Amino acid sequence: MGNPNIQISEEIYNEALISIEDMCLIMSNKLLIQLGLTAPNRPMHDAFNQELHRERLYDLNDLKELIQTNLPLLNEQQKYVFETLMKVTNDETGGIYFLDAPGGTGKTFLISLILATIRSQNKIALALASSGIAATLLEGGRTAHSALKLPLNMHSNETPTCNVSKNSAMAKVLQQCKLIVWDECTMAHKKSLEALDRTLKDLRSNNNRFGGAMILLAGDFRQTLPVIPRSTPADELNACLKSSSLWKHVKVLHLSKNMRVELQNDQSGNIFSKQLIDIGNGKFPIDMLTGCINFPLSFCQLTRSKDELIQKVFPDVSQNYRNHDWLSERAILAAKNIDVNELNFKIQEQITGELMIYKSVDSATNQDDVVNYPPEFLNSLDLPGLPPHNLQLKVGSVVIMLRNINQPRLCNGTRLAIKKLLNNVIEATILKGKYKGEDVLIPRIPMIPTDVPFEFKRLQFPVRLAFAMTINKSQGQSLSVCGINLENPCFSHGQLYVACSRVGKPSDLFIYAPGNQTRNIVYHKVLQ
Ligand SMILES: Nc1ncnc2c1ncn2[C@@H]1O[C@H](COP(=O)(O)OP(=O)(O)OP(=O)(O)O)[C@@H](O)[C@H]1O
Repeated sequence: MGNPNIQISEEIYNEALISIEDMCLIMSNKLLIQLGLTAPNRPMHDAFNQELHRERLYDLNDLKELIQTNLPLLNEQQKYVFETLMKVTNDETGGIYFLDAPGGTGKTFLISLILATIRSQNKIALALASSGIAATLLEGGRTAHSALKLPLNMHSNETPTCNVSKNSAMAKVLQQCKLIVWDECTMAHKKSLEALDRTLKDLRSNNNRFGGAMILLAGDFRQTLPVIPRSTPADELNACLKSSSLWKHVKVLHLSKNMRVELQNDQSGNIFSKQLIDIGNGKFPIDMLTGCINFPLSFCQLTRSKDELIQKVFPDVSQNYRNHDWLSERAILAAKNIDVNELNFKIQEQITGELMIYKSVDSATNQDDVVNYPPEFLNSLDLPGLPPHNLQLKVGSVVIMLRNINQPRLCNGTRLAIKKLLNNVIEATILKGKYKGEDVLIPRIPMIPTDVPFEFKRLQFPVRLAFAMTINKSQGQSLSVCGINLENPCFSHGQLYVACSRVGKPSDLFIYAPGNQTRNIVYHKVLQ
């Protein structure tokens, strides 16, 4: 594409259209013709069969090599889980399992091995995850929402189903797959699992649970639960998987040996991982007077101010920001957007270079609403998961993607460093993961938030500054240096545990908490 002398033949033009259409199918399950664009020349059947083809595309030699290397490494617990799950998968009796695995116990390691073993037998194993970041950690992983076409308004729909029609390619995948893995399932709304159950029964013409398919859920209930806008703890508990009528059929398997610590052979890591589990289980001693926990000195490095926190996590940022390895390994977390925005603003200020301002175009989607919600009002809304109306960026700044625009490369949660700020496109370099170092172009896209009582559209680059990010957004990201600003304390189950467990040892964790105290919210009911 970089060659200006290339002769665009009809064949190349058609190939380009096919590539663009393949991307549209991944992003929106729509053909170019359905989007009002020129269609490539290929049989329709061929286009939709990509889904099935994609699930069979794995290189057998790579799979066998992974199995040969990793299978002998399994510890006793991992081996038991592996053998149990492989047996039920091979017996094809179906069932629903939950792999209860705190961070570092080898959940990803084990699931990757299970996926590879099934795929190496030329069978289909579908890898889903509740978040974009978790999806990128599994080979062939994708978000449950996009793969299953789950409805967006899950909480207001009594009996949702997946928008997968019986003759679509995804239906074929769901009919034929031997195993469906759903990672970070604790973040999923119970209704999404119920939707999968209904859809599988229908697609597989089988009235057994999940249409007789084998389902493996994985996650850690100490982490955050599904986010329900303006909710109470009771709403969160009610939305979580454990409240589903399907949960009583779940068989639980455990991993508890922290392999990350085991491999490092570092005593401080060992104590740290025990302290983390205590925070996650709500067992950290609470000060009876304040209802808060105090951080012991052995747990983290406490700072006296927010500026000191910035200084510790991003030392000499005005020089170091050019080093992407340095930048990718650090972030400051906070519970609320207001704290995150302030930190981002302060850190970006320290970077030299011109500030580019991108204003979004906001409009009500329903004609009747246009008079009630003028653009100025829509511009003033700063909603989680939506980029700001007034997006201010500099070259070198860190941003986070807010939408899956090209999975697995560019998904909700991918962190990038800005390379070029042009009027209609942003060029940025991926900071972490398999595609680290790749340059990508980010366009403006229309985004419709789901948690406002009326519908409006914001046309903006789907990014936010991310030197600092919210704790909920950080779930699934691992860091080498992590700061936590607890000026506004955590307000929901699991947030403190998620924030502290981004790193593996106390020397990498910096915390600013007024009075060195904070609230640790744990819903014990969800851990029973
Ligand atoms: N049996 C094993 N032998 C060798 N290395 C292992 C084994 N199990 C896990 N590991 C390694 O331990 C580290 C942690 O494992 P993994 O990332 O799978 O944990 P996890 O439970 O998914 O953690 P998190 O949820 O924090 O990402 C990885 O580097 C992984 O390769």
